[in-house]
Amino acid sequence: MTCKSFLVQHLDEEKILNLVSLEKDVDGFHPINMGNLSMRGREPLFVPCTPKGCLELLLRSGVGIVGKKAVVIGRSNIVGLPIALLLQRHHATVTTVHACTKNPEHITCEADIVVTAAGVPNMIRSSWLKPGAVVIDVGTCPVEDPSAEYGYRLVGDVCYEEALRIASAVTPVPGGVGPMTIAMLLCNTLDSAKRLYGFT
Ligand SMILES: NC(=O)C1=CN([C@@H]2O[C@H](COP(=O)(O)OP(=O)(O)OC[C@H]3O[C@@H](n4cnc5c(N)ncnc54)[C@H](OP(=O)(O)O)[C@@H]3O)[C@@H](O)[C@H]2O)C=CC1
Ligand SMILES: Nc1nc(=O)c2c([nH]1)NC[C@@H]1CN(c3ccc(C(=O)N[C@@H](CCC(=O)O)C(=O)O)cc3)C=[N+]21
Repeated sequence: MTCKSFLVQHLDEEKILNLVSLEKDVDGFHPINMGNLSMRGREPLFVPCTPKGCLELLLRSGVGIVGKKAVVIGRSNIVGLPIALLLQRHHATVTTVHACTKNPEHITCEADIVVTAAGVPNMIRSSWLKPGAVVIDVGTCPVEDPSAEYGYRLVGDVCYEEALRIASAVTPVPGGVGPMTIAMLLCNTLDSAKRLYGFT
């Protein structure tokens, strides 16, 4: 689907990304698109698909972002970092939690909006959440399950049953951010074609 997922090991991701034409960078991973996303007053040609999908979920669900405390768990180039930048663009006060963060639970439980992309199954328990928080679970980890069709099932970063009791909204895994990512990839691809043929 994207550069990273298709690249075989001997290819250098940095070199490949630099070669992608900006107008066709539907992943939004080119350093110029990322730079424009991070700078005030500039607009990237494309916003990365998963972060864009998370934002779309918030906006379409009527979740206010301006002035809210948001915690993003994870800081990868493809998910955590661009999500934090996007939320900041929408005027949230953003804190990033990563693998070296001390007492992540204490930080996360103050957030109005939690977006988690760590890839650690069931890490976010109810004690990590403020009552009424909105929780977007990006994590998708395959865990062994002999009773499942393919011998594994997908699990998010959030302990879904616990979060349901305390949060005001939680995205499920599967059936949450994953399908939004694919929809946003199609959206970016259509935008790219429209721009190419002068339809915008
Ligand atoms: N649903 C979807 O559309 C998508 C889902 N994903 C899923 O999202 C998850 C993250 O993906 P990706 O960003 O590529 O993964 P990476 O492994 O590149 O990044 C994981 C991030 O989480 C942080 N992290 C890891 N463990 C902990 C922990 N115990 N506490 C706090 N932070 C932690 C890491 O911190 P540090 O930087 O310090 O190492 C890192 O920044 C995966 O499960 C992936 O499958 C990804 C893309 C799309
Ligand atoms: N450069 C790059 N770009 C990516 O977009 C990227 C990546 N690297 N590395 C891996 C992750 C993972 N990822 C997913 C996308 C959709 C679903 C998805 O649609 N999941 C379905 C379930 C699918 C199933 O059941 O198998 C769902 O959550 O409902 C999941 C995971 C994109 N990634």
